[in-house]
Amino acid sequence: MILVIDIGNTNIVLGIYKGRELLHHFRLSTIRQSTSDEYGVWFHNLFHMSGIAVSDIEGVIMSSVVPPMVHTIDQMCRKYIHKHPLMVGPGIKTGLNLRNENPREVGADRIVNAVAAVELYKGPLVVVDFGTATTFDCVDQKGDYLGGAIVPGIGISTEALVERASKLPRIELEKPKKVIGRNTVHAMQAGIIYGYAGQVDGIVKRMKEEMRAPSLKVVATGGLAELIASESEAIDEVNPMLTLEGLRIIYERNK
Ligand SMILES: Nc1ncnc2c1ncn2[C@@H]1O[C@H](COP(=O)(O)OP(=O)(O)O)[C@@H](O)[C@H]1O
Ligand SMILES: CC(C)(COP(=O)(O)O)[C@@H](O)C(=O)NCCC(=O)O
Ligand SMILES: [K+]
Repeated sequence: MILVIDIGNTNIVLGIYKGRELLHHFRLSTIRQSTSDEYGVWFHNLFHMSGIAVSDIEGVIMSSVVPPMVHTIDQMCRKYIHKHPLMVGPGIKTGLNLRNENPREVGADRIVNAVAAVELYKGPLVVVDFGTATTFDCVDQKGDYLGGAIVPGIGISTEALVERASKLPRIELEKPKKVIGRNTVHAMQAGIIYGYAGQVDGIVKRMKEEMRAPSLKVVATGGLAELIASESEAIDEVNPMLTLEGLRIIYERNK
């Protein structure tokens, strides 16, 4: 079995694969102040509750876009899983040809998503990852990574709105029945949900034109993907485990 770890700015998502089968996946908060021992306790408890013995883990691969977390999780893996994680970054074999200006600056999660998407769907395609940021990543028909767009994520945008507008309440990110909100909460929900759906459709439309690929595949992932996908005309498929899948694939390519 292998352990794959996706460290995002809001959540750390981990998966346990046996071959190609994802046996378990868990979601933890990204807490920059937490120590290796605290994460060790959480990982250990999750494994124990899932009947996974640490000795079952033959290897670990990790992608991170939160530099302060790398040491914490790396130390946790060495101390509690007795494995030194493979880090997704410059020098690792991804199988993806990066054609953006500075390959070293692209977030590891964006590369990992693109690796999985190419493996599953071939190019041309766009991956939309709804996380702390919403990222759009473009792969051409040859399967080369071109780059994309980065947008403030749904969660942080909503938080910023509530924080800065005195009379606006905290809301559930739920789809309202109508786009014309007849009260403050519904007006906020309509603006956020339909606004993001429109944003996705608008950005993807432009990417299709720029790539001259009108029928490219659009795959959504990330914690908030389901919320928007049903209202977005552009999104063809939601694959919540895309990032974990990409980590498994990259691990296999570096064994
Ligand atoms: N299964 C889920 N159901 C509802 N919300 C989720 C789920 N998974 C994640 N989220 C929400 O998605 C956001 C984190 O998504 P994620 O893609 O993990 O972000 P990041 O990679 O930036 O850490 C958080 O706001 C989290 O509450
Ligand atoms: C854009 C991101 C913050 C998204 O991270 P996430 O929302 O998954 O936490 C991350 O991919 C990142 O830090 N990228 C580095 C800059 C770049 O990709 O160009
Ligand atoms: K992510």
